[in-house]
Parts: sequence; structure tokens; C-alpha cells
Amino acid sequence: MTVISARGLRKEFTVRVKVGRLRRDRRTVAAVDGVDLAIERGEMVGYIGPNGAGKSTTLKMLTGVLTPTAGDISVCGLSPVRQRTRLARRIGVVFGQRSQLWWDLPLRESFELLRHIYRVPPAEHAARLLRCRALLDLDEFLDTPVRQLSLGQRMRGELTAALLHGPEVLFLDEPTIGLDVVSKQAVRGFLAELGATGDVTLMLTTHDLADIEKLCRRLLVIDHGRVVHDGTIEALHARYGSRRRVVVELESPAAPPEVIGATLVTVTPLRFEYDLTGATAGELLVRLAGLPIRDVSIVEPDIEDVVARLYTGVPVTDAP
Ligand SMILES: Nc1ncnc2c1ncn2[C@@H]1O[C@H](COP(=O)(O)OP(=O)(O)OP(=O)(O)O)[C@@H](O)[C@H]1O
Repeated sequence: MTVISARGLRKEFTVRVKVGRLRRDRRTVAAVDGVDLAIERGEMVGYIGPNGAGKSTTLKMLTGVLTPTAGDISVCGLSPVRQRTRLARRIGVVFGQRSQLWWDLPLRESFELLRHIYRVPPAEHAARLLRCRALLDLDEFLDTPVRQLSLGQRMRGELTAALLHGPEVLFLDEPTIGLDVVSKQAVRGFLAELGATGDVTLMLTTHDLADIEKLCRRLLVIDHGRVVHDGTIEALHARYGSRRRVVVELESPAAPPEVIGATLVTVTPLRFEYDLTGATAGELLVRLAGLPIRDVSIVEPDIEDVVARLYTGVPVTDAP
């Protein structure tokens, strides 16, 4: 079942641009320029793109915060702008840079207020809060006013706040921005658990590609307001011909053998590297038997690398 769908989604902004020394002209820019989306129930989708690509603008339209200039949207079968209040009960939203908590209240009281706003039955609220407390380690700061929380603590509070009414869809805009490694792990672990239930559909934007690798099977890449990739991370690697690399270090100098299905990319007296173009690492290692090997390591293709190539418009190779 498709829970998030968009067709021909477009958002234009009018901006003033400086022309000459004194004059300013009004110009229309398309922040989102014809995006089509179809996200199924239970999917975890990463929505990435360079700065200014249109990610936040898309999420704002999907959540009813911004009215599209053109196009159709349906989220949980509702029209986000026209049915915003009804939609609010069905979705959870975390915008990393903004808070939905009450600054002067302890976290626990913000949660209580949200229970009243969403009219969540007390037992349901308590059960959800208990789960978040355990998975996100909230107890230490539940009674601390939000203004005194660290960024990582607040983000854990924000996630909880977004989930207490039991939303079907969660939109997260940079949920791990600025978090230390421990907080990032806590947030990712929590989201992974949530995703594993298959009940919640998750769409997240991030600049931290490890978020995507850890959480999302599907990756949507947007650039200049248009979707330029929709598929798995593996499909992206295949598109750019990224390969696993085998690095061989030797005890004493030896010549590297030629191996069908592997391309030698670096050769020095005590080290050589192959890219696997068809052979498996095991097949390569069999061919290396008899060499004075000190160490072998396998380097997986780097997602940062392929994404950077996508962002900078490096042409796609013909390689499989
Ligand atoms: N209210 C606005 N008025 C004018 N232009 C805007 C407005 N909001 C966004 N834009 C422009 O629309 C484009 C897309 O912005 P958006 O915030 O959606 O990008 P983003 O992909 O989320 O970027 P980032 O990764 O930097 O957060 C940018 O060029 C931005 O300057």
C-alpha cells in the first residue's frame, strides 16, 4: 500500500537578486521541480542531496507546512495542506533544527501536554513512553527543562515527542545532525527497531550517509529539485561501477599475478591492490596462494564517494 505519493510536485519561491550596484530584481526559483514519489507502507527511505537541493522543501510540502506550487500529494490518503489537522494525527515529524517541545517545561511535562493535544489514551501513552525511555535512555533527563538539554538529549526527546501518538509515517529532517557518536548510535538503533516492526513508514533526510547505510534500503537522491536516483545503495554502486577492492601486503617483494575478473590498480614492491570486476574475493585469494602474504584486507565501495560523484555530475560509467 502506497502511503506517501507525489506527482509532479513543484515549489517555486520568489527571491530578490541583486542586479548591478543598487537594483534588485524579483526572480522565481524552483526549489522542487517535478518530483514524483511512491513510498510503500513500512519502507525506510533516505532522501538525500546536496545543500539547497530541495529536501526540506519537499518534506514541508509532504507534511502540509508549505503549499505546493503545482502537483498532487497524498500522505496516508490525505491531502497534507487541506487536511493538515487530520494528517497531524497520522504522522510524526522531527525537524532537527526546530523543536516541538516546550522550552521551559521538563521533558516529561512536554510529553504529557502532547498526550492531551493528541488525545492519546493514558495507557497507550504510558506504553509508548516506556519504550522510548528504555530505547533512547531518557530517564536521566526526563525532569530537566528542555532549554537545559544538550542537543543529543533534546533530539532523543524530539523523537519521543514525534512518536507518542503512534504515527504511521515518520518524517525526519536531519535527525542526527550535530550528535556525538553515542547519541547517533542511540538514535539510529532506535529508528532501526522502529523500522523493523514494519508498521511505521520512515522518510529521512540527512547529510550523514552512515544514517542511510544503517537504516535505509531505498535511497532517493534529489539535486536541483529533481530526483536523480531512486533505488538501493547497491544500485547506486552498480550505476557508478564502484568495486570491492582487495589490498594485499607482502612480507617480501613479489610480482602480482594476473587474475581474470580482477584489475590491478596499484603495485608497489610490498603491496598491491585489485579491484574485483567479476571474480569473488575467494577466487582471487586462491590465485594468490604461494605468495609471501603478510595481510589481506577487503575494502567495500565507499558510499560517500559515489554520492559525491552523483552530486558533482560525474558521468555514469558503462560498467555493470
Ligand atoms: N522560504 C524560502 N524562500 C526563498 N527560497 C527558499 C525558501 N526556502 C528554501 N528556499 C530555497 O530553495 C532551495 C531548496 O532549499 P531546501 O531548504 O529545500 O534545501 P535542502 O536540500 O533541504 O538543503 P540543506 O541540505 O542545505 O538543508 C534553496 O535554494 C533555498 O535557498
